[in-house]
Amino acid sequence: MGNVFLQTLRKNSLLLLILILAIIASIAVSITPPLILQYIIDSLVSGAFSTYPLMAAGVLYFTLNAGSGLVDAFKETLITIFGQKITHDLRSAMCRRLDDLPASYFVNHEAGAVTSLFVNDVDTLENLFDSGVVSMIADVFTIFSILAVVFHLSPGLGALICICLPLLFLLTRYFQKRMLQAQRDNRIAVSRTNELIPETVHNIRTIHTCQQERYMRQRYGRTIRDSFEAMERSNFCDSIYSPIIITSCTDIICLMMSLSVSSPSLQELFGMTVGSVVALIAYVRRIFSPLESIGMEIQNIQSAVAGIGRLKDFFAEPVQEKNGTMEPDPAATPLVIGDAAFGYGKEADIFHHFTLIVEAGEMVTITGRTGAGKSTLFKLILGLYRPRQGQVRVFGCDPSRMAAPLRRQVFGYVEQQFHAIHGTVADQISLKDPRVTPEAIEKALHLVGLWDTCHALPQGLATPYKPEFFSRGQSQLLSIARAVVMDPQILLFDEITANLDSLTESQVLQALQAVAQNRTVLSISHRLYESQGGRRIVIGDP
Ligand SMILES: Nc1ncnc2c1ncn2[C@@H]1O[C@H](COP(=O)(O)OP(=O)(O)OP(=O)(O)O)[C@@H](O)[C@H]1O
Repeated sequence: MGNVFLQTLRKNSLLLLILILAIIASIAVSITPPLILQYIIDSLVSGAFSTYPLMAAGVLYFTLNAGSGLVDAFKETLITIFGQKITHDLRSAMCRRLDDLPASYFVNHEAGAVTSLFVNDVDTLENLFDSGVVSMIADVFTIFSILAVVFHLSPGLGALICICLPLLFLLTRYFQKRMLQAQRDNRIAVSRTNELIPETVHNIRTIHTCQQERYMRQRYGRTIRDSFEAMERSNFCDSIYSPIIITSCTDIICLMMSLSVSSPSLQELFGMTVGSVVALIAYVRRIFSPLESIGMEIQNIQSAVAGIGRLKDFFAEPVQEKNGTMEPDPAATPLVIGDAAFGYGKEADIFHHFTLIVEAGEMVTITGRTGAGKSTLFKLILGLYRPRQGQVRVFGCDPSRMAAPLRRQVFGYVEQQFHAIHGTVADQISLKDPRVTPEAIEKALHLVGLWDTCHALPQGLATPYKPEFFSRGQSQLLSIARAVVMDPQILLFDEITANLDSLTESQVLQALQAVAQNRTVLSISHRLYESQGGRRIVIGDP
């Protein structure tokens, strides 16, 4: 992950340089106007001034004030662009990594967790950059620059601010933490209410039948009350924080003024002139804004740390051999499973001592109770997982180490449901593999009996795919066409008729018989009485 970050910095070094200059310019532009104001006021009060320099100072004062907004906007734009470049590069690197991860990674990581890694954790990293580290550096520099100027104008006020600043920072953090906690509680309460609504609508008949309206009302009442109380806490902190800061700011200025008029030595320490008082008041006000931002930036950095940890773990995951090197031997037995055992992650074995030899051209139906491991067995045959014990050989070769380009020529795999990809109808069959010719697609469609349906579409096979073009049974036929288009030796059918009515089922079975000619076919059926012909093997306890 560090590499991705460094590469992005290297690639965008010019942008980074401009960003640093923009930050320096933004600090300079925000610090200078009070000094100019001091010069103007002191010149006017003393009466010893020449018109042109004073007018020039006035113009400069207004220009800097107007320019400060522009420089800030420019700086923020650069920070956002830089943050997005980092997230773009990071997400691209994550996609490449995801491609290389073995199937076993997805056993322990659910789809939701992986999605959250790509969306939320990368977003927090972007936040870390644009509303965390960079802004924090800029704010710290702003505070130190203001302090330096204040010390120069009034050492006494500088010391006063140095004493008050840590206290005010702690106070700011206290309020921010309380507000964030309240907002978090509110989000939880709102999401609970949001979950309750569809649940209530879904179960409305049961609620009425069982007369549970009072119970449901109480549940709603609880979540709504939680949300209200959390918002009250948040509003209270919000309303009390600003007056405290404004009062503190006024108190500091008051103290400074009172001390400076109380004795001549203190007046020297506080360095009072009319102009400097105006400038110092402006500085005291300006110092609170970065102080408040630093509190939020610390919060962003804290929440990004957990996300960074998860992203680091993701990049540390071992990848699988991208391109296996083993080549199947056409003369060897298509499938040999010898005394195999397998279980997911740290779970117990799903099956063990499983042995199966399938000869060329044979048709085998795998049956067994639900959860016996039929689909899992297919994943072992496809080389997505390795057995814990024993061996799986496909044409004499370990399928998990089979050369990737050969896979579609060896296996055709049809799952219970059709998984579409973005693209045309032809792409659904070729999977955008340039080796698949238009003739092969036409042949596969003829074989499964979908040719007429596909050619009746507005642009034929070039029509952009939409799920509504095909019925469920036709989608399964499309799956079969996808599986056979590269003329594989072994076909694996995983309960492909599971969700179909009997008429469509017979259509699909007909297509299955057609494509099974001269091929080795393994098909799963959890209905023990059912068999597509050939040998029947039971996995697990019958
Ligand atoms: N990715 C996974 N991670 C963890 N456990 C899994 C995973 N996939 C399947 N299992 C578990 O492995 C066992 C076997 O699942 P599998 O889908 O292979 O059974 P099956 O015989 O095909 O079942 P069915 O007939 O219901 O489709 C089940 O207990 C299931 O919960």
